[in-house]
Amino acid sequence: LLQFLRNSSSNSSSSSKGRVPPGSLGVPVIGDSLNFVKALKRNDPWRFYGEKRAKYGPVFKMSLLGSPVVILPAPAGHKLLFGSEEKLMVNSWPVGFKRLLGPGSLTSLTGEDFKRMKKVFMSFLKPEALQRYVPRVSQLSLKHLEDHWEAYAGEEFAIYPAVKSFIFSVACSSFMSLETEEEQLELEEPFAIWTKGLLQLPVNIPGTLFHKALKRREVIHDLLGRLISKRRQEFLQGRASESSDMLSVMLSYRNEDGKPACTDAEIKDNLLLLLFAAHDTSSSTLTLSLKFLAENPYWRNQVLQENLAISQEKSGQDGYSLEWDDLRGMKVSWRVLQETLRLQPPALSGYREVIQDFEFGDYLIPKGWKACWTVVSHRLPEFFPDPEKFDPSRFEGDGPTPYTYVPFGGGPRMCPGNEYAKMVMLVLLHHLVLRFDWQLADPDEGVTMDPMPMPQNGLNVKLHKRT
Ligand code: HEM
Repeated sequence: LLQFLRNSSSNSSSSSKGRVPPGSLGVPVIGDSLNFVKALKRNDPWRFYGEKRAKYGPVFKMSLLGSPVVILPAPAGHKLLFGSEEKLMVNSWPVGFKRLLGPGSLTSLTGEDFKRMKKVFMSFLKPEALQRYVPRVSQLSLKHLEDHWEAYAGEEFAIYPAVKSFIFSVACSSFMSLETEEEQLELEEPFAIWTKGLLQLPVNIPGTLFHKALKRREVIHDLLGRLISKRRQEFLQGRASESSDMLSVMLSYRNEDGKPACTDAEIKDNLLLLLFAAHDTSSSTLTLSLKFLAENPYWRNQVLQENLAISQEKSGQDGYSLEWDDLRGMKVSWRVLQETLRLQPPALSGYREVIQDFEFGDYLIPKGWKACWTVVSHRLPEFFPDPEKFDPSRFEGDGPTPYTYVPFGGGPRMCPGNEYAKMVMLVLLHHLVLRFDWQLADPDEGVTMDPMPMPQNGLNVKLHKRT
């Protein structure tokens, strides 16, 4: 409370050197948190931020989750934040997230430990390594469409749950080679409850969702522990390759001194992190791109034509697997996904804890506060003319002004899974658009954020099989 009162007393909108940015910290502890959640529910964080910008200017403070937070504007504020990791600021996640993700998670690591773990991640997630997984994801997409979509041709069908289950099953397959539905289900139930705990107050008392989520974390760790032992056996018997999936990469990656780069506890924490980071983000973007395509027949046709051309190059035979090089031909499809990420980014901002006082423009940003980048710039007309319009052609040519388009963040903490997400989304979109056409069952269905954007009712469509 004392901290809050100290921060509130510097609540001035004066812009003389050494003053903290203007803004209001609201009611103690609660601050702006409730208003922000309300804005998310009505899919309008832009108005929430916009009102504050209009009142205080582009650099302002607010209070979220009990902390004063300074919003740094694009492009200069983003450039500073992305370039200051571990110099002026460090990555900062809410306490509940940290406990559920665990101390070995990439998000919790800093300094040399962060660099070591990032190398392990990138040896699986860099484009050169991802190439080999494209045919596998292509076959999984075909099977998913056959098993979960075909039966609904001519009927109403909810897209969001289907896409979510697809993304989960691709993650299970490519991160740890869990291929059967039975194996995936064993992980899916505890994972779903674990995810629900992330946005709860971190109160570990029996009966709370947070407590349940912590318990499920133990269940998931047990399961991952068994997978690790099994994979070690397979290595000994020469039945597993070092690059077959993320689990193999984590087990076999060595530091320069020849010692294993990851402990078992770190492997478990990071497989869980990957499942979480890959799941709702890609499901949200892929689903909402299908909504935008249903609303914009011109772009739907462009995407169809582009993918038809690729299919014809592959001799048009049904059941073919896409290869990495085929993805290069999906320029329009990628622009559609980029535009979806502009209008409905799954992550609205990234928080850093300020570890050293610094100045930004006329303001002092004090040590101990939080600073964050946001996607506010995605809907500013100075960077994106006619910002509310769905227009993938914005991404032709040089694309947006640097540091204004940030769906994956930036700097050393930029999303390491961006190429993986692009690959998985493009592959499913390719097979989907060639097999099905879809119309919105309810053209007025809105979008809500919980906290990631999703259609309010699962995106019900009338599904048609293409002949
Ligand atoms: C549309 C899909 C995705 C979007 C929009 C997205 C966006 C983001 C954003 C904004 C961050 C935080 C960056 C920051 O704090 O500055 C992040 C972090 C992260 N993402 Fe993604 N992500 C997506 C998919 C994925 C996938 C598929 C994976 C894994 C394969 C992944 C793995 C991670 C990890 C491990 C981090 C933490 C990085 C760190 O702390 O250094 N993401 N992502």
